[in-house]
Amino acid sequence: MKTSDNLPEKTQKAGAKTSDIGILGGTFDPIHLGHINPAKELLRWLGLKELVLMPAAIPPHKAGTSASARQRADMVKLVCGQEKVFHCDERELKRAATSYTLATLLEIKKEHPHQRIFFIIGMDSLFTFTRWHKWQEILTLCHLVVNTRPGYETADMPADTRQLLARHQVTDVGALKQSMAGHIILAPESRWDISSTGIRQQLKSGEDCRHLLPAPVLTYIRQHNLYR
Ligand SMILES: Nc1ncnc2c1ncn2[C@@H]1O[C@H](COP(=O)(O)OP(=O)(O)OP(=O)(O)O)[C@@H](O)[C@H]1O
Ligand SMILES: O=C(O)c1ccc[n+]([C@@H]2O[C@H](COP(=O)([O-])O)[C@@H](O)[C@H]2O)c1
Repeated sequence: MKTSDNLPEKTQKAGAKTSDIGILGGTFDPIHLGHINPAKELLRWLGLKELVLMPAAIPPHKAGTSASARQRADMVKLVCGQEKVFHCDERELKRAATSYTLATLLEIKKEHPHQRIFFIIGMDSLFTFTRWHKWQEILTLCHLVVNTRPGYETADMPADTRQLLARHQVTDVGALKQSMAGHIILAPESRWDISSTGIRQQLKSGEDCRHLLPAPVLTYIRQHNLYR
C-alpha cells in the first residue's frame, strides 16, 4: 500500500495534479479521541478522502516524551488499522533530528509539488506558531487548518497570533482552495476537552480512560506498561 515516501498510495495516484494532502502532526503521547474525532470532522469539511498522521520523533517544543517514538508511532498505527481514512507517515522517526515541520513539509513538497498541503493544528499550537522554526517559510508550503480547543479561546489569543491571523486568515474553505499555501483557517467549533497530559495523569492515578482513547491504544498502553 505504501511507497517509499510513506504517503498513502491513494494520495500519490490521485495526486497527479489536484488532490490535497491533509496532515496532522503530533507527539501523540498517546494519540487520543481529541486528535481523532476533530480530524475526522475536518476530512469532510476540507473534502479530503484521507489524512496523514505524522508522529514527531523529537517534538521541537517539548522537553521530552514519556513513551518512546516507536511506541507513540505504534499507537498511531493502531488507530490507522482501525480507521481506514488515516495513514501513518513515519518519516520524522527516520530523521535523527528534531522534528521540525519545515523539514517535513519541504520533503513532502519535493515529492508532491502539485499537491496542496493542509497542515492541521489545534488552537494551542496556533498560539505558539510564531515561535516555530522558520514559520514564515512553513506558510509558503501549506495552509494551516486550526481546530478549536477548550482552554485556548480566541478571546485569549496572544497579540502576535492576532497579527498573524490579520495577515493570513480566510474564512471559507473555497478561499483556501484558490491558492496552494499561505492561508490560515479556523475550523468549525468542535470541542474535545482531552489532552495527552491529562490522560497520562489519569492513567498514573488508575482512572478509567476508556472514553478518551481508542480501545486498541488503551490495550497497547496496558501491554507495554506505559504511563504508570
Ligand atoms: N483535544 C484537542 N482538540 C483539538 N486539537 C488538539 C487536541 N489535542 C491535541 N490537539 C492538537 O493535535 C496536535 C498534536 O497534539 P499533541 O500530540 O501534542 O497532543 P496534546 O494532547 O496536546 O499533548 P500534551 O498534553 O502532551 O501536550 C497539536 O496541534 C494539538 O494542538
Ligand atoms: O517546526 C517547529 O518549530 C514546530 C514547533 C512545535 C510543533 N511543531 C509540530 O506541530 C505538531 C504538534 O506538535 P505538538 O508538540 O503539539 O505535538 C507536530 O507535528 C510538531 O512537530 C513544529
